[in-house]
Amino acid sequence: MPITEADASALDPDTARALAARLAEGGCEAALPLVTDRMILRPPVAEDASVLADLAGAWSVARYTGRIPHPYGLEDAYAWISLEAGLRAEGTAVSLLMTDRTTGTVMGAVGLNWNGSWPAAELGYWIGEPYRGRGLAAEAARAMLTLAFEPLDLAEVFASAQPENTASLWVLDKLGIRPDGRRMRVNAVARGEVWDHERRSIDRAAWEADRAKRARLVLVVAAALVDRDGRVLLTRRPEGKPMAGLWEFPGGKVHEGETPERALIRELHEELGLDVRHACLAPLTFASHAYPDFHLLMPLFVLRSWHGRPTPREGQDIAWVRAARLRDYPMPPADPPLIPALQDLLLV
Ligand SMILES: Nc1nc2c([nH]c(=O)n2[C@H]2C[C@H](O)[C@@H](COP(=O)(O)OP(=O)(O)OP(=O)(O)O)O2)c(=O)[nH]1
Repeated sequence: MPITEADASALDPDTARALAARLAEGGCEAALPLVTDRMILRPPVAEDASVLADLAGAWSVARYTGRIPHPYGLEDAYAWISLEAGLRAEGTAVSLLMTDRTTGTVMGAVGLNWNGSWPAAELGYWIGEPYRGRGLAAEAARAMLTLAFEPLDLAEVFASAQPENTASLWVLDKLGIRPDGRRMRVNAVARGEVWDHERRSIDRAAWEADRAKRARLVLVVAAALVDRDGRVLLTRRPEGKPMAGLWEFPGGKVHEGETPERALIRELHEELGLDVRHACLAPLTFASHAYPDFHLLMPLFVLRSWHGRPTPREGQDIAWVRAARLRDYPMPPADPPLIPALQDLLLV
Protein backbone atom coordinates (compact mmCIF):
# COMPACT_ATOMS: atom_id res chain seq x y z
CA MET A 1 0.00 0.00 0.00
CA PRO A 2 1.69 3.30 -1.02
CA ILE A 3 1.72 5.77 1.81
CA THR A 4 0.62 9.30 1.07
CA GLU A 5 1.17 12.35 3.25
CA ALA A 6 -2.55 12.42 3.96
CA ASP A 7 -2.55 8.89 5.43
CA ALA A 8 0.49 9.44 7.58
CA SER A 9 0.60 10.02 11.32
CA ALA A 10 -2.97 8.98 12.07
CA LEU A 11 -1.66 6.90 14.96
CA ASP A 12 -4.53 6.54 17.41
CA PRO A 13 -3.80 5.77 21.09
CA ASP A 14 -5.20 2.21 20.88
CA THR A 15 -2.93 1.31 17.98
CA ALA A 16 0.05 2.85 19.79
CA ARG A 17 -0.77 0.82 22.92
CA ALA A 18 -1.00 -2.39 20.88
CA LEU A 19 2.36 -1.67 19.24
CA ALA A 20 3.95 -0.95 22.63
CA ALA A 21 2.61 -4.26 23.99
CA ARG A 22 4.19 -6.14 21.10
CA LEU A 23 7.50 -4.47 21.84
CA ALA A 24 7.46 -5.25 25.56
CA GLU A 25 10.11 -7.79 26.45
CA GLY A 26 9.43 -11.04 28.21
CA GLY A 27 6.86 -13.58 27.05
CA CYS A 28 6.91 -15.40 23.72
CA GLU A 29 4.05 -13.14 22.53
CA ALA A 30 6.46 -10.20 22.64
CA ALA A 31 8.64 -9.40 19.65
CA LEU A 32 11.79 -8.42 21.55
CA PRO A 33 14.63 -9.15 21.73
CA LEU A 34 15.33 -10.02 18.08
CA VAL A 35 17.78 -12.83 17.41
CA THR A 36 19.80 -12.99 14.18
CA ASP A 37 22.63 -15.30 13.08
CA ARG A 38 25.28 -13.29 14.84
CA MET A 39 23.45 -10.87 17.07
CA ILE A 40 20.86 -10.24 19.72
CA LEU A 41 19.09 -6.93 19.13
CA ARG A 42 17.84 -5.61 22.45
CA PRO A 43 16.72 -2.29 23.93
CA PRO A 44 19.47 -0.19 25.50
CA VAL A 45 19.71 0.06 29.28
CA ALA A 46 21.53 2.57 31.50
CA GLU A 47 24.57 0.25 31.83
CA ASP A 48 25.18 0.66 28.07
CA ALA A 49 25.75 4.42 28.35
CA SER A 50 29.55 4.44 28.48
CA VAL A 51 30.09 2.03 25.58
CA LEU A 52 27.50 3.97 23.57
CA ALA A 53 29.26 7.24 24.30
CA ASP A 54 32.54 5.71 23.10
CA LEU A 55 31.15 4.24 19.88
CA ALA A 56 28.67 6.95 18.90
CA GLY A 57 31.13 9.65 20.00
CA ALA A 58 33.32 8.90 16.96
CA TRP A 59 33.01 11.43 14.15
CA SER A 60 32.93 8.53 11.68
CA VAL A 61 29.54 7.60 13.20
CA ALA A 62 28.08 11.06 13.83
CA ARG A 63 28.92 12.49 10.40
CA TYR A 64 26.51 10.23 8.56
CA THR A 65 23.62 10.15 11.04
CA GLY A 66 20.91 12.73 11.47
CA ARG A 67 20.25 12.48 15.18
CA ILE A 68 23.62 11.91 16.89
CA PRO A 69 25.20 15.18 18.05
CA HIS A 70 28.95 15.67 18.05
CA PRO A 71 30.71 15.66 20.44
CA TYR A 72 28.62 12.96 22.13
CA GLY A 73 29.21 12.21 25.79
CA LEU A 74 27.91 10.09 28.62
CA GLU A 75 25.05 12.50 29.40
CA ASP A 76 23.90 12.33 25.77
CA ALA A 77 23.93 8.54 25.92
CA TYR A 78 21.87 8.49 29.16
CA ALA A 79 19.40 10.96 27.67
CA TRP A 80 19.01 8.87 24.50
CA ILE A 81 18.49 5.64 26.46
CA SER A 82 15.75 7.22 28.54
CA LEU A 83 14.11 8.91 25.53
CA GLU A 84 14.02 5.61 23.64
CA ALA A 85 12.53 3.75 26.62
CA GLY A 86 9.73 6.35 26.65
CA LEU A 87 9.04 6.10 22.91
CA ARG A 88 9.01 2.31 23.06
CA ALA A 89 6.59 2.32 26.00
CA GLU A 90 4.27 4.75 24.23
CA GLY A 91 4.40 2.69 21.01
CA THR A 92 5.90 5.22 18.59
CA ALA A 93 9.47 3.98 18.01
CA VAL A 94 11.90 1.21 18.83
CA SER A 95 15.68 1.47 19.02
CA LEU A 96 17.76 -1.61 19.63
CA LEU A 97 21.42 -2.25 20.27
CA MET A 98 23.26 -4.69 18.03
CA THR A 99 25.02 -7.00 20.46
CA ASP A 100 27.27 -9.95 19.70
CA ARG A 101 25.29 -13.13 20.25
CA THR A 102 28.17 -14.88 21.99
CA THR A 103 29.95 -12.16 23.92
CA GLY A 104 27.18 -9.57 24.39
CA THR A 105 29.49 -6.81 23.06
CA VAL A 106 27.57 -3.73 21.92
CA MET A 107 28.45 -3.00 18.28
CA GLY A 108 25.91 -0.48 17.01
CA ALA A 109 22.25 0.48 17.00
CA VAL A 110 19.27 0.15 14.72
CA GLY A 111 15.83 1.70 15.01
CA LEU A 112 12.41 2.24 13.55
CA ASN A 113 10.44 5.38 14.20
CA TRP A 114 6.83 5.85 13.10
CA ASN A 115 6.14 8.90 15.22
CA GLY A 116 4.44 11.19 12.70
CA SER A 117 4.68 8.80 9.76
CA TRP A 118 2.57 5.80 10.82
CA PRO A 119 1.81 3.33 9.21
CA ALA A 120 5.22 3.95 7.61
CA ALA A 121 8.37 3.82 9.75
CA GLU A 122 11.77 5.37 9.22
CA LEU A 123 14.68 2.95 9.52
CA GLY A 124 18.00 4.17 10.88
CA TYR A 125 21.21 2.45 11.95
CA TRP A 126 24.81 3.06 12.82
CA ILE A 127 27.66 0.71 13.46
CA GLY A 128 30.76 1.29 15.60
CA GLU A 129 34.03 1.65 13.77
CA PRO A 130 35.62 -1.65 14.93
CA TYR A 131 32.63 -3.68 13.72
CA ARG A 132 32.33 -2.46 10.13
CA GLY A 133 32.74 -4.44 6.94
CA ARG A 134 31.11 -7.63 8.25
CA GLY A 135 27.57 -7.15 6.99
CA LEU A 136 26.22 -6.61 10.51
CA ALA A 137 24.16 -3.52 9.62
CA ALA A 138 22.39 -5.41 6.83
CA GLU A 139 21.73 -8.38 9.13
CA ALA A 140 20.25 -6.11 11.81
CA ALA A 141 18.26 -4.03 9.34
CA ARG A 142 16.78 -7.18 7.80
CA ALA A 143 15.55 -8.26 11.24
CA MET A 144 14.01 -4.79 11.68
CA LEU A 145 12.08 -5.20 8.41
CA THR A 146 10.62 -8.44 9.72
CA LEU A 147 9.72 -6.67 12.98
CA ALA A 148 8.11 -3.82 11.04
CA PHE A 149 6.00 -5.95 8.71
CA GLU A 150 5.15 -8.84 11.01
CA PRO A 151 4.60 -8.11 14.70
CA LEU A 152 4.20 -4.35 14.18
CA ASP A 153 2.09 -4.75 11.02
CA LEU A 154 3.41 -1.51 9.50
CA ALA A 155 2.80 -0.78 5.81
CA GLU A 156 6.10 0.71 4.67
CA VAL A 157 9.68 1.24 5.83
CA PHE A 158 11.66 4.17 4.48
CA ALA A 159 15.18 5.47 4.87
CA SER A 160 17.77 7.73 3.34
CA ALA A 161 21.54 8.00 3.26
CA GLN A 162 24.06 10.55 2.18
CA PRO A 163 25.18 9.95 -1.41
CA GLU A 164 28.82 9.45 -0.30
CA ASN A 165 27.83 6.95 2.39
CA THR A 166 28.26 4.00 0.06
CA ALA A 167 28.23 1.39 2.85
CA SER A 168 24.79 2.51 3.94
CA LEU A 169 23.47 2.69 0.38
CA TRP A 170 24.71 -0.87 -0.11
CA VAL A 171 22.71 -2.01 2.95
CA LEU A 172 19.55 -0.35 1.64
CA ASP A 173 20.01 -1.86 -1.83
CA LYS A 174 20.65 -5.31 -0.40
CA LEU A 175 17.40 -5.13 1.55
CA GLY A 176 15.38 -3.93 -1.45
CA ILE A 177 14.87 -0.43 0.02
CA ARG A 178 14.93 1.47 -3.26
CA PRO A 179 14.50 5.10 -4.37
CA ASP A 180 10.76 5.82 -4.55
CA GLY A 181 10.86 9.11 -6.44
CA ARG A 182 10.29 11.22 -3.32
CA ARG A 183 12.65 13.43 -1.34
CA MET A 184 13.07 13.64 2.43
CA ARG A 185 14.63 16.27 4.65
CA VAL A 186 16.98 15.17 7.40
CA ASN A 187 18.03 17.46 10.19
CA ALA A 188 21.69 16.49 10.66
CA VAL A 189 22.50 17.76 14.14
CA ALA A 190 26.22 16.86 14.19
CA ARG A 191 26.87 18.95 11.07
CA GLY A 192 24.23 21.59 11.73
CA GLU A 193 22.87 21.00 8.22
CA VAL A 194 19.55 20.08 6.70
CA TRP A 195 19.97 17.41 4.06
CA ASP A 196 17.59 16.98 1.17
CA HIS A 197 17.87 13.30 0.35
CA GLU A 198 16.46 10.83 -2.06
CA ARG A 199 13.84 8.86 -0.13
CA ARG A 200 14.10 5.08 -0.33
CA SER A 201 11.40 2.69 0.75
CA ILE A 202 10.02 -0.82 0.69
CA ASP A 203 6.35 -1.64 1.07
CA ARG A 204 4.76 -4.79 2.39
CA ALA A 205 4.17 -6.36 -1.05
CA ALA A 206 7.84 -5.95 -2.07
CA TRP A 207 9.04 -7.26 1.30
CA GLU A 208 6.74 -10.31 1.03
CA ALA A 209 7.97 -11.04 -2.52
CA ASP A 210 11.57 -10.85 -1.35
CA ARG A 211 10.83 -13.08 1.62
CA ALA A 212 9.11 -15.66 -0.62
CA LYS A 213 12.18 -15.71 -2.89
CA ARG A 214 14.47 -16.27 0.05
CA ALA A 215 12.19 -18.98 1.48
CA ARG A 216 12.94 -21.33 -1.47
CA LEU A 217 13.78 -24.63 0.26
CA VAL A 218 17.07 -26.28 -0.64
CA LEU A 219 17.46 -29.82 0.65
CA VAL A 220 21.04 -30.72 1.50
CA VAL A 221 22.05 -33.90 3.28
CA ALA A 222 25.14 -34.34 5.43
CA ALA A 223 26.88 -36.94 7.55
CA ALA A 224 28.86 -36.92 10.76
CA LEU A 225 31.38 -39.69 10.17
CA VAL A 226 32.55 -40.90 13.59
CA ASP A 227 35.77 -42.93 13.91
CA ARG A 228 36.69 -45.51 16.58
CA ASP A 229 38.10 -42.75 18.81
CA GLY A 230 34.81 -40.84 18.68
CA ARG A 231 36.23 -38.11 16.41
CA VAL A 232 34.07 -36.46 13.74
CA LEU A 233 35.17 -35.81 10.16
CA LEU A 234 34.92 -32.20 8.98
CA THR A 235 35.76 -31.07 5.48
CA ARG A 236 36.70 -27.59 4.44
CA ARG A 237 34.74 -25.88 1.68
CA PRO A 238 37.18 -25.36 -1.20
CA GLU A 239 38.02 -22.05 -2.90
CA GLY A 240 35.48 -21.04 -5.50
CA LYS A 241 32.44 -22.37 -3.60
CA PRO A 242 30.22 -20.11 -1.52
CA MET A 243 31.42 -19.94 2.12
CA ALA A 244 34.89 -21.16 1.04
CA GLY A 245 37.21 -21.94 3.93
CA LEU A 246 34.48 -22.89 6.42
CA TRP A 247 34.39 -26.39 7.93
CA GLU A 248 31.30 -28.50 7.31
CA PHE A 249 29.94 -32.00 7.44
CA PRO A 250 30.50 -33.85 4.16
CA GLY A 251 27.40 -34.09 1.97
CA GLY A 252 25.62 -32.04 -0.67
CA LYS A 253 22.38 -31.18 -2.40
CA VAL A 254 19.70 -33.80 -2.90
CA HIS A 255 19.04 -34.08 -6.62
CA GLU A 256 15.63 -34.43 -8.25
CA GLY A 257 14.39 -38.02 -7.87
CA GLU A 258 16.87 -38.90 -5.09
CA THR A 259 16.15 -39.76 -1.49
CA PRO A 260 18.34 -38.04 1.12
CA GLU A 261 20.03 -41.37 1.85
CA ARG A 262 20.86 -42.06 -1.82
CA ALA A 263 22.15 -38.51 -2.22
CA LEU A 264 24.40 -38.88 0.81
CA ILE A 265 25.80 -42.21 -0.40
CA ARG A 266 26.53 -40.58 -3.79
CA GLU A 267 28.13 -37.47 -2.24
CA LEU A 268 30.36 -39.47 0.13
CA HIS A 269 31.57 -41.48 -2.83
CA GLU A 270 32.14 -38.43 -5.05
CA GLU A 271 33.77 -36.23 -2.39
CA LEU A 272 35.69 -38.73 -0.28
CA GLY A 273 35.82 -41.98 -2.24
CA LEU A 274 33.88 -43.88 0.43
CA ASP A 275 31.47 -46.73 -0.03
CA VAL A 276 28.60 -46.52 2.39
CA ARG A 277 25.61 -48.78 2.98
CA HIS A 278 22.16 -47.38 3.52
CA ALA A 279 21.73 -49.49 6.68
CA CYS A 280 24.69 -47.72 8.33
CA LEU A 281 23.09 -44.26 8.15
CA ALA A 282 21.46 -43.28 11.44
CA PRO A 283 19.44 -40.03 11.46
CA LEU A 284 20.55 -37.70 14.25
CA THR A 285 19.17 -34.18 13.84
CA PHE A 286 18.64 -31.48 11.21
CA ALA A 287 19.52 -27.87 10.43
CA SER A 288 16.93 -25.34 9.27
CA HIS A 289 18.52 -22.05 8.38
CA ALA A 290 17.56 -18.91 6.43
CA TYR A 291 20.43 -17.95 4.12
CA PRO A 292 20.04 -14.62 2.28
CA ASP A 293 18.77 -16.25 -0.91
CA PHE A 294 17.42 -19.65 0.11
CA HIS A 295 16.29 -21.65 3.10
CA LEU A 296 18.48 -24.62 3.93
CA LEU A 297 16.97 -27.81 5.29
CA MET A 298 19.69 -30.32 6.10
CA PRO A 299 19.22 -33.69 7.77
CA LEU A 300 22.37 -34.87 9.53
CA PHE A 301 23.06 -38.61 9.67
CA VAL A 302 25.63 -40.34 11.88
CA LEU A 303 27.84 -42.90 10.24
CA ARG A 304 30.23 -45.18 12.14
CA SER A 305 31.06 -47.72 9.49
CA TRP A 306 32.14 -47.41 5.84
CA HIS A 307 34.50 -48.93 3.29
CA GLY A 308 37.64 -47.06 2.24
CA ARG A 309 39.74 -44.28 3.70
CA PRO A 310 38.35 -40.74 3.38
CA THR A 311 40.34 -39.27 0.49
CA PRO A 312 39.52 -35.70 -0.54
CA ARG A 313 38.63 -35.75 -4.22
CA GLU A 314 37.66 -32.11 -4.63
CA GLY A 315 40.78 -30.48 -3.22
CA GLN A 316 39.19 -29.97 0.18
CA ASP A 317 41.07 -30.20 3.50
CA ILE A 318 39.74 -32.70 6.00
CA ALA A 319 40.09 -32.94 9.78
CA TRP A 320 39.14 -35.48 12.42
CA VAL A 321 37.84 -33.45 15.33
CA ARG A 322 36.96 -34.41 18.91
CA ALA A 323 33.35 -33.57 19.78
CA ALA A 324 34.50 -31.17 22.49
CA ARG A 325 36.55 -29.20 19.90
CA LEU A 326 33.91 -28.84 17.16
CA ARG A 327 33.29 -25.20 18.05
CA ASP A 328 36.95 -24.37 17.34
CA TYR A 329 36.29 -24.85 13.61
CA PRO A 330 34.52 -21.94 11.86
CA MET A 331 31.40 -23.39 10.22
CA PRO A 332 28.59 -22.13 7.96
CA PRO A 333 25.98 -20.41 10.13
CA ALA A 334 23.54 -23.33 9.73
CA ASP A 335 25.89 -25.76 11.47
CA PRO A 336 26.63 -24.65 15.06
CA PRO A 337 23.10 -25.61 16.24
CA LEU A 338 23.95 -29.22 15.21
CA ILE A 339 26.86 -29.44 17.62
CA PRO A 340 24.96 -30.06 20.90
CA ALA A 341 23.25 -33.17 19.47
CA LEU A 342 26.64 -34.55 18.41
CA GLN A 343 28.22 -33.74 21.75
CA ASP A 344 25.31 -35.40 23.60
CA LEU A 345 25.91 -38.49 21.49
CA LEU A 346 29.69 -38.58 21.71
CA LEU A 347 30.72 -37.03 25.03
CA VAL A 348 30.30 -39.34 27.97
N1 LIG B 1 27.59 -30.38 2.70
C1 LIG B 1 27.25 -29.43 3.55
N2 LIG B 1 26.64 -28.29 3.10
C2 LIG B 1 26.34 -27.37 4.03
C3 LIG B 1 26.63 -27.54 5.41
N3 LIG B 1 26.18 -26.45 6.08
C4 LIG B 1 25.66 -25.60 5.18
O1 LIG B 1 25.17 -24.51 5.41
N4 LIG B 1 25.74 -26.16 3.92
C5 LIG B 1 25.26 -25.48 2.73
C6 LIG B 1 26.37 -24.96 1.89
C7 LIG B 1 25.75 -24.95 0.52
O2 LIG B 1 24.97 -23.78 0.36
C8 LIG B 1 24.82 -26.14 0.56
C9 LIG B 1 25.51 -27.38 0.01
O3 LIG B 1 25.78 -27.11 -1.30
P1 LIG B 1 27.09 -27.59 -2.03
O4 LIG B 1 27.31 -26.60 -3.11
O5 LIG B 1 28.19 -27.86 -1.09
O6 LIG B 1 26.52 -28.95 -2.52
P2 LIG B 1 26.92 -29.82 -3.72
O7 LIG B 1 28.15 -30.62 -3.35
O8 LIG B 1 25.68 -30.56 -4.08
O9 LIG B 1 27.37 -28.72 -4.77
P3 LIG B 1 27.15 -28.41 -6.26
O10 LIG B 1 27.00 -29.73 -6.93
O11 LIG B 1 25.93 -27.52 -6.33
O12 LIG B 1 28.43 -27.67 -6.57
O13 LIG B 1 24.54 -26.37 1.93
C10 LIG B 1 27.26 -28.73 5.84
O14 LIG B 1 27.55 -28.94 7.03
N5 LIG B 1 27.56 -29.63 4.88
